Amino acid sequence: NEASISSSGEVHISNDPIPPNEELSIKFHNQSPHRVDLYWDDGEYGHQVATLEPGKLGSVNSYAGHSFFVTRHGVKEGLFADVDTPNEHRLIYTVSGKSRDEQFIIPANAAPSNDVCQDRFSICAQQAVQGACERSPGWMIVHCCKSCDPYLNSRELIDPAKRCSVDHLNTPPPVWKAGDLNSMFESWMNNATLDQYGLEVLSAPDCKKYNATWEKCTDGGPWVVIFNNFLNDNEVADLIRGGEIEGYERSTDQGAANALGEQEKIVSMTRTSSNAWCMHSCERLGGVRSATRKIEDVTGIPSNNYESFQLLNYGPNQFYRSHHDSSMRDDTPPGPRILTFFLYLSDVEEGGETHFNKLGLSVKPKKGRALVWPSVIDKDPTFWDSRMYHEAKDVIKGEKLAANHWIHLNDYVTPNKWGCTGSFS
Ligand SMILES: O=C(O)CCC(=O)C(=O)O
Ligand SMILES: [Fe+2]
Repeated sequence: NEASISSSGEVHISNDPIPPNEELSIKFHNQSPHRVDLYWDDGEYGHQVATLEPGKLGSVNSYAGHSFFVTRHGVKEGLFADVDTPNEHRLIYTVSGKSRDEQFIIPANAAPSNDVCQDRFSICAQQAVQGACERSPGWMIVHCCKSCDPYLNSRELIDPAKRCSVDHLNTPPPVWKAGDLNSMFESWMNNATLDQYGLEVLSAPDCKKYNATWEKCTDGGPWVVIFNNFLNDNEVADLIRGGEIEGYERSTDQGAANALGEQEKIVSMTRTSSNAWCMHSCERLGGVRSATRKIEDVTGIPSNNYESFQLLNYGPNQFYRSHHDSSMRDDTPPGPRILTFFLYLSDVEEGGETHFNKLGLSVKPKKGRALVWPSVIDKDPTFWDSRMYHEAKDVIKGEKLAANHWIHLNDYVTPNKWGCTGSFS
């Protein structure tokens, strides 16, 4: 029932029922210690509608009969009430439609379940029946553990220590051993088939021997080479189109991992560009496939060791501050990124150079040009080359479009499929 106060000060109680199609403003009070994401349950994977800080009140517009669920912020781990008692239940809120100011409480004891093997979404059971557990085991084990258990033993494999073990993944040996990095670059030097790509050495361990064109090249330096005409117009166009199909989003960094091996995405302050990951329909574009095949031919490293193309878009004043593409040591199943194949998909009127901070070397964007450098050292390809810090200078005028193909020491595709790379996109 609705109460209203008229201008004369009388209180009227209305018995009119609320029409079922009336939009209602529903309040959620987050009394839990967690930062939570609020999802409208659309019967599939849910739509995130709000993020609520601990202690805060938020409101969403909704309709009678609609349901909502809450998860820990950034990961889709559902929250439950009374997790230490047998009464534990998933927090699901259904709009009653009986009041115009319905308020729901996310209680102080809301927490992820002690049993990590849960179905997070309404659609899990149906997806499992349709074969999704076998097709995308990593994602499904973590998000639809209950429904996948009969197919995949997901209750056990949800533990990343089991799911991501060497025994379970059973991937081929590393592509490089000591000395192979140098051998690859050296083999490029007298390979006539690479002439068509306009190979130019900027920095190398022996500047004279390899005709390095960078005037500050110093002997003993790392390899940095460019292929001035690596991509043709069709490959450039398909990579750009692929990025548009996937949709560019503001770049994020990866945060800490939870017990299931999921990492939260955090909006990056050191990287203001947008990016898109080339998956599914993007990966099927002819020009995208031929770009990958070219890189396989040139490097001799199979595309199973590559991350998906990451497409980059920088507008005026956007940048990516100094960073390394690898870490000092990387014990994850794919191993470190050993090589970056960086592709420029546009010219830039002013700014946007890739600058190697420690070397003092800048490379100008040019449509179709590839810039290639290793992130590890020749004598131990599991260890980073600390000289390879680099940044993307601010774009001053124009737009910069580019793409990364990061190449790992080990198979990347298999661990990624099993949810062993921190990414569950
Ligand atoms: O945009 C550039 O020039 C470099 C980008 C980069 O280093 C990266 O995406 O890791
Ligand atoms: Fe980088």
